[in-house]
Amino acid sequence: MTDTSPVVSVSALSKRFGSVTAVDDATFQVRENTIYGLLGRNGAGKTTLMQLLTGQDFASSGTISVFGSSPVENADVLSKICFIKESQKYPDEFRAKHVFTSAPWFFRNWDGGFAAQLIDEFAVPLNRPMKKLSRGQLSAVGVIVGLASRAPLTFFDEPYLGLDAVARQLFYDRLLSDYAEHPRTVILSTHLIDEVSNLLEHVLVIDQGRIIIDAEAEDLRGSATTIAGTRSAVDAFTAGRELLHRESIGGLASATINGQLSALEQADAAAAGVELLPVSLQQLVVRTTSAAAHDFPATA
Ligand SMILES: Nc1ncnc2c1ncn2[C@@H]1O[C@H](COP(=O)(O)OP(=O)(O)OP(=O)(O)O)[C@@H](O)[C@H]1O
Repeated sequence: MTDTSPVVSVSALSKRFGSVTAVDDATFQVRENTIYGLLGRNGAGKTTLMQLLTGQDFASSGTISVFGSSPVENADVLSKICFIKESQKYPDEFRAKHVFTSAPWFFRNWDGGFAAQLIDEFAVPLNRPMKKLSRGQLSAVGVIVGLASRAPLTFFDEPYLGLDAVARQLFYDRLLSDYAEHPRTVILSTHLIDEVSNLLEHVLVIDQGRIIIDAEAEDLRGSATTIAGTRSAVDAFTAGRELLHRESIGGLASATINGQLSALEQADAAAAGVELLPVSLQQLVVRTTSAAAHDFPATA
């Protein structure tokens, strides 16, 4: 594989469960040494997509290449992947310490010193049986394995469930600093978009199985604007533009439009008496996915 080869390459990928199409004709690539956000509503297809990419399920159609090969029953590819998910099962007799003593068997880049630091920081009770851990402690074990494994391709499927705000921040901080020293590819699925917004370099948004946004996070920030003011001023200003959302109450309205405004348009907005408000990544995803779900008209 050359430096420019994608880590993951997916083409026309679909996964159907009976009448449900969980992943619908997805085509995208994941590049090396980048933190990806896989974002989408409940049931959008995030977990299914991760299961397919990690060879834990078979595609109904389409192709998947991970490190240049199919991940299904491919020991070489799978040895480069770490998949952290909430539903992780552990052997009955396992205590927390057993997870960390067995991890180096699976992950060739495992850093025991880093794991010990994280175990201390997340206050994981090493001697306690896994079955007795609290939800947050269980999540902490997963997060530590995901970080200390330093796998070339690491998936975190909503790793924060059960973690309190302090522990989540610790996770984000350690991920970012360790990633800076040991670059690798990370795919993080989350609902807490605002929290991770600054962490993400590339964003994939999946909605009803379809990839509806595949863009650099930097390009997405500031790629939409909300215009607020009197209904007539907002409607006049947004006429003919691609609307992601519009709401009104009484004589006031607010509309979110796709695309950046030029300096001239910003001056026009000021002259028209409408206010321009930035749209966060989370708002953009909410607006885009709800617009897709409700088939909101693309133009006014
Ligand atoms: N084994 C299965 N059998 C039938 N339907 C399934 C199966 N697995 C997933 N689905 C359906 O496929 C769709 C996508 O599910 P998936 O778990 O991938 O979503 P998700 O984006 O991870 O959701 P969440 O954010 O709620 O975890 C859902 O409608 C789900 O009900």
